Amino acid sequence: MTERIDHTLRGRWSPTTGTLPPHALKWLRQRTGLSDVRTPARTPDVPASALSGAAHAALDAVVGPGFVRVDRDSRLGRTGGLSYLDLLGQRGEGTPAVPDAVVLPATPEQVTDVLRTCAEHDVAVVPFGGGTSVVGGVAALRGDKAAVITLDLVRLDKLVSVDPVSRIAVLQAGLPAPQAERLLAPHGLTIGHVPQSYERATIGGFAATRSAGQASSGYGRFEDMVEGVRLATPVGEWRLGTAPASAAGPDLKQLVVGSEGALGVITEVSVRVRPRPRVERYEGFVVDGWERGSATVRALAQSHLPADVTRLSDVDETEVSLALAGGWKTAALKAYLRARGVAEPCLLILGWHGRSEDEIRRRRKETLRGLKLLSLGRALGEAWRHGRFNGPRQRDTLMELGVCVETLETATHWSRVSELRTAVRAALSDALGNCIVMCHISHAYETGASLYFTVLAARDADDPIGQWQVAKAAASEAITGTGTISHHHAVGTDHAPYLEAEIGGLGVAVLASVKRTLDPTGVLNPGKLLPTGLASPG
Ligand SMILES: Cc1cc2nc3c(=O)[nH]c(=O)nc-3n(C[C@H](O)[C@H](O)[C@H](O)COP(=O)(O)OP(=O)(O)OC[C@H]3O[C@@H](n4cnc5c(N)ncnc54)[C@H](O)[C@@H]3O)c2cc1C
Repeated sequence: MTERIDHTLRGRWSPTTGTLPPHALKWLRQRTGLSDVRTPARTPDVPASALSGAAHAALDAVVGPGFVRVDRDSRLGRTGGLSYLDLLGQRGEGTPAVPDAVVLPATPEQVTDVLRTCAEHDVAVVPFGGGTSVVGGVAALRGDKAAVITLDLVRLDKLVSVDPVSRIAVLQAGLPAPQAERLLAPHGLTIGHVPQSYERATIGGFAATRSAGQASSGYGRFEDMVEGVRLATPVGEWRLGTAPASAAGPDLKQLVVGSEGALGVITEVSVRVRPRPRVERYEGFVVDGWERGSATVRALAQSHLPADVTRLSDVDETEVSLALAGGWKTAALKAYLRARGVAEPCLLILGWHGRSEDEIRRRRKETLRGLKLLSLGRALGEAWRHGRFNGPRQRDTLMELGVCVETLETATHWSRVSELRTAVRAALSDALGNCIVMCHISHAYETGASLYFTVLAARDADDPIGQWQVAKAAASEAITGTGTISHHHAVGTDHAPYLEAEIGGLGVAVLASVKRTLDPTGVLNPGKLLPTGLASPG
């Protein structure tokens, strides 16, 4: 194994928690009514393992001694993902579901054997990549099974092959993204998939959730990059993807991509790769007002000339970024914007990747032709690039300070983007009262865009879980019917109740019947993807 993710380090993105500068804390208190009172975190309870001796021995025989773990730290380390509710659980709020054991297979064959063994012993299986799910995707739910294991794929960490002619790399599912990029670097290749969870999330997790990275305008969403998959199921192995395009019936590969561990365990992914860029250029711009900003991003997407990274913040997100940055440079920037008559500054970050400075200059010129943008220069773009993985660290700090901090995302067609943004903002503000709701577009398509919301409110000390559940339900209701319940975070447990409204009763029935074929006893990831009750066998 070339790299391990430390899953005992849960609840924090990095071992140390950062601090918020005094000016930012003061501003946050004024805007949200945050008090000084803190609720100390307590260690969650870990019940005794319910894994039977027979099941333990059978799993030991598959993966070898030492790779079926029932110790407290291993189990607690894979308890839940990284949503706000998960982080509250890790601070001792509520009763998060703890797996009965953690099983670490080393090969795709072992994964299939583990699944067969679990089906024989009535044990539910939760596939676990980086554990960065923010929708309850890795919650250790047992459904109607006697026990539940977390199947940690961290040992599936090999680059299986590279076909430089076709530009395809076959990667094992447990590879964290940075490690996958390190393995591809000597071949001069990159995947180009950089979500904010890049440092921890895995190749299998990206495929299982239809992930979208920050450079999706240039490289596409992860499902666009999947050329083939190898799937382990309790009834055997399924391999898909033999050609770049095919008319041999519906694309079943896309049934596996986004299946969230409910239809099988992805063990290998054939990924389309591209030459590594030699030059990257990031630049900050300002647009006056959300409507003008989203019209600008639409124009870019519809002209097929977007930058590789295209990200528009609304006025509130821009204000928060500036408030958190503080300092004389920010004050000077605000004064400059006022002097230029910009009433509602919306920050637009554009980033280009290329083989040479010349290529980027040419593309930049084409992208910007005909657009009325106020350039703030490369420093702001580069500052965004350097800080683009800081969100989770800032969230750790905010958690410590007693802030309710969470994100949610959707997508819709251009004609409804502003309507949906207004509806979600209103739903969150009504539910949470004194709060900050920020929004950005970071994935733009010819026909529409994603909307990504970040919410900050003072945490309700008496019922922090209920406080967020009410807000999340209100936002989900506002989204249903206008946008998708998830643009890239997936369904998990959180969105399962809303899936039928999006894909219809027939859609759910189709998924349930596929599940019955691949997972006849219903051991795979109970409670995820399919609404509860419809996923069970029969
Ligand atoms: C701070 C933060 C920022 C994020 N930013 C982004 C972003 O920019 N873009 C984005 O798309 N997402 C983002 N996410 C969400 C998350 O990172 C993605 O969903 C990611 O694809 C999950 O990868 P993972 O390896 O961590 O999967 P996990 O969290 O381990 O699993 C996710 C789901 O897939 C299943 N699963 C995992 N591996 C496999 C496998 N090999 N076979 C079958 N099922 C499997 C799990 O059971 C679970 O249901 C973010 C999350 C966090 C915490």
